[in-house]
Amino acid sequence: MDLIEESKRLAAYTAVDQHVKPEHKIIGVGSGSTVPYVVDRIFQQGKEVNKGRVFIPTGFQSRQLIVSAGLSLGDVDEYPAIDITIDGADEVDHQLNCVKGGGACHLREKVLAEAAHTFVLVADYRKNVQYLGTNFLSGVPIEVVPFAYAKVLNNLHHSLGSPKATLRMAVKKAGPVVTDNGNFVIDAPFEREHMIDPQIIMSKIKMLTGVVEVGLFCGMAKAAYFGNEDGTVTIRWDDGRIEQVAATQNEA
Ligand SMILES: O=C(CO)[C@H](O)[C@H](O)COP(=O)(O)O
Repeated sequence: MDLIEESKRLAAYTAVDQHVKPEHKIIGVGSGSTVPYVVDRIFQQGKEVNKGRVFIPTGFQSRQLIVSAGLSLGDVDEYPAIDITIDGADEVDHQLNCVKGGGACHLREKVLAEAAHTFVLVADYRKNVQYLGTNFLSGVPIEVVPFAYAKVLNNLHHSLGSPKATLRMAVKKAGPVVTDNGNFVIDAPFEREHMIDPQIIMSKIKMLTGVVEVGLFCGMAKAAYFGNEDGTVTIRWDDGRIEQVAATQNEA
């Protein structure tokens, strides 16, 4: 396994070990390439503990992960109060604000984060930054209803200070990316000044008619786990504490 994959695994395993307890019955499962390790580790907790649990996916990919692990699937309309949601992130700042939506799942991801008693992020070391927009340069993902995309782009270019905002295009299909909810995604890069307190720009974007959800999650996470190249895990907590967990505590 290469260093980045290994650091994703370490972050996910440590977060599950510290947060997913036998008494947790309703569990939200995020999206992306780090989350399969979350599902692996939960699966390793054994049949007995998983028997009474229901897992809520944030999209098609996590639904498949839950089903292929043989875990029970539910949805947030049946289970609006989730014990814990664990999800990946595209970038996380020093105050645990994060950018999400690199995989275009941020609407369901935010619903499951907000529905959860505890929301925890897992990522590799590249995502651990002081300010959002440091390494993840494509911008803030914004889900929009299709017929409003040009109007929202216009607002972003001329009123909200993102002149390079673009509609996200599909790779192996002609035309735009279509989300699991049938919407489009705009990626809107912002200057550093907007990322110092991202809640402000998040609220302004969300107020634009036609916007369904913004991929800025501000003040939502309890903790963020970052796997490091040296085999340690850095844990940032919502009260500002930073812990470093030694490699030996992370064995599978
Ligand atoms: O927000 C997301 C999808 O919408 C993902 O959680 C985010 O893109 C992180 O993915 P990865 O673990 O592959 O880096």
